[in-house]
Amino acid sequence: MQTVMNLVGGGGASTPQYLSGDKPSIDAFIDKFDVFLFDCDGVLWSGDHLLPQIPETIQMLRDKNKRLVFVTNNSTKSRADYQKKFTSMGIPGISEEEVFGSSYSAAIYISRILKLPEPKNKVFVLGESGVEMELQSENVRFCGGTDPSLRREMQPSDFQNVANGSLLDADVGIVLTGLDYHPSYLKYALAQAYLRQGARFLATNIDSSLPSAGTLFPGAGAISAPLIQASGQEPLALGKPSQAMMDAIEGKFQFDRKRACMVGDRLNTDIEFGIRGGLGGTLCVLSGVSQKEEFLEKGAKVVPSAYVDGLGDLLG
Ligand SMILES: O=C(O)[C@H](O)[C@H](O)COP(=O)(O)O
Ligand SMILES: [Mg+2]
Repeated sequence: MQTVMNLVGGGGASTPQYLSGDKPSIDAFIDKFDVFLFDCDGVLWSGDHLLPQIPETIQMLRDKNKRLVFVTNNSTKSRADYQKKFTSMGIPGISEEEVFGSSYSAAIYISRILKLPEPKNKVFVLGESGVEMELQSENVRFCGGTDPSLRREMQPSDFQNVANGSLLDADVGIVLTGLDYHPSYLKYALAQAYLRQGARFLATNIDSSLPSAGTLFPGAGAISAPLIQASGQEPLALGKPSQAMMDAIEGKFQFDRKRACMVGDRLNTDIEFGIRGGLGGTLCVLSGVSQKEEFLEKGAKVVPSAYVDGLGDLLG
């Protein structure tokens, strides 16, 4: 992750404003923005556990005619999957169009920006179905991923077959990593072989950890780390804080960045994303990964404009 010196919250506040329990300040903060970009894991839910007062808070912002965009780095689900998750979690009225995930960000980067020539433009996926569905939505060919034949022990013959190329797909020109709950030595061996052949190395995101069930688990960055070590290469990450993602979101939703606020639980993805994007504000929610000490300490690298203990605190 590129280090950035002293990224202070949009609006240039050096000391972030604590909003919880302060209704007048909350209302004044909300009134500054027309658009809210919402992170998901650690802000709306922790895995399958919905955090307090989320549906009411979303409804309150809707009632104030605020535009909402759900910007998640979690690549395991597609936009359609997220639409279903919102509904199943009791958050009604969220459309697929309001979701912008890192798997979608990666898919449109590959199909609309990278645009590798046929036939060597196929993607070897180290990730879950969300990546596959978004690549499909952009007509990008792929292999690997949820292919059950790769969820097995490495056999002695596999070494030879990777080395002689018989296990490789000649059309692969890109290796794309995301959060994979089924990594295997065979998958890593194939990915490394493709990178040695000159394939591009991309990642949906490289978050080190995943907030779930109230604690932290290995994140997408922990999944790509062995491949970074083995190949000696660093992937281009297309999720937050990548500004390629911010440009794509602005392009799709057309908004004034100064009237937009990024809401997230992680400083080096969400808050950095909003600040580097020149948004009018950033709000850190302390119900996920980052702790307030990280941005209140002297010389903190990334400082949000404001913070709350939980998103529901915006109800005042
Ligand atoms: O490891 C990951 O992929 C991340 O922890 C997870 O995706 C974060 O999702 P977000 O907080 O951006 O919704
Ligand atoms: Mg998060």
